[in-house]
Amino acid sequence: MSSAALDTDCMTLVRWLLGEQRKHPSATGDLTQLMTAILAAVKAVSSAVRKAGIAKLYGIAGNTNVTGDEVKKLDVFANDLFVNMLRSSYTTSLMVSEENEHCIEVDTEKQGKYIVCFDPLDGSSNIDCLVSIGTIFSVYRKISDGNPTVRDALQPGRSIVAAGYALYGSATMVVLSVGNGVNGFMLDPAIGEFVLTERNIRIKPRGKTYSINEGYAKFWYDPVKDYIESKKYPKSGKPYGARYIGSMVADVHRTLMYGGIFAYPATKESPKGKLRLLYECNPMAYIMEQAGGLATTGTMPVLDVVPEAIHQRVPIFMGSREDVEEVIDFFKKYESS
Ligand SMILES: O=P(O)(O)OC[C@H]1O[C@](O)(COP(=O)(O)O)[C@@H](O)[C@@H]1O
Ligand SMILES: [Mg+2]
Ligand SMILES: [Mg+2]
Ligand SMILES: [Mg+2]
Repeated sequence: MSSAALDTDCMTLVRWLLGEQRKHPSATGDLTQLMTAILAAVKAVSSAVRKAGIAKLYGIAGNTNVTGDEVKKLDVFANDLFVNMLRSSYTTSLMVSEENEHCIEVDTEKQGKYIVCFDPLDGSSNIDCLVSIGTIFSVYRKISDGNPTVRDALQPGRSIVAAGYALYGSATMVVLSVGNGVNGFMLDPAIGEFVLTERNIRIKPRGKTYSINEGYAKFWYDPVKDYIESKKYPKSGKPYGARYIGSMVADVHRTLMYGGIFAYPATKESPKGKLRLLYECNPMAYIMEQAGGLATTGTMPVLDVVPEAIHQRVPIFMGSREDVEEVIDFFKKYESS
């Protein structure tokens, strides 16, 4: 190997965050500290996913969570990691996790100024067949005085301070935004560091792919039915291709990198959709908007939804700006007819 292949000045995620911190003279470094905790958990999950010994983490834990999902062993492992790392980071007061029915309050002496919402392991149904899975997180500022309350967790996505996801795919990558664009950091397993590889990610204004669970077409409402029909049988030009992995992180990451649209709509069976606002839709919508794309419920931007419950679900359509605008037009057409 030539020495030119070895970067002696690589931009690690923590180095990058320290640079961002410097741009805000009043910054305390707490966000960098919080991210360090998240990255430790991501590395541990990534290692568990890659290890042959993962067999021990295959299968179900034996219970269902508050939104009715069958909990897998890896869900529990990842959740414990994120809760423990954040709890001991001295940066967080309150956490919301898919796997915990109620908000998790950090012991008073360890509390910090942030609130973190997360889906510790996304794509649970794909664990045992080795298809890509992920982690999703968002960070808010605590808004109440004194002890944190659920009100701190029920902030709209517009108030997000930082959000991102980890994708445990053919490689492990963290995609992150702290409010000024989106960057991607690949885990270099040789040095155990996340290295900046995708600088200032921008989504194409229009794509050629739609991503939706078409098995539920029978239960779709008319705007969704008509929109997908228009992609499959366009009046002019080529039909869109279809891609659906069934792990939100993987489907959204592909949409971000290649363009197009990802959707989990409301259906007659699940009138609010499936994906959960606080720890699935909002962080992903934030990343999409920061990359120049859009995320809508069909009738309003996802980030403007005011949450009423921590495990609330919302319908979501996200991706390339022009593709999402088209969906919004289909909804408007039905609204006015
Ligand atoms: O099987 P469906 O109904 O298409 O649902 C797929 C969706 O469910 C999820 O797996 C739910 O996430 P969890 O695995 O975190 O519960 C998403 O990742 C994915 O987009
Ligand atoms: Mg689940
Ligand atoms: Mg999920
Ligand atoms: Mg999950």
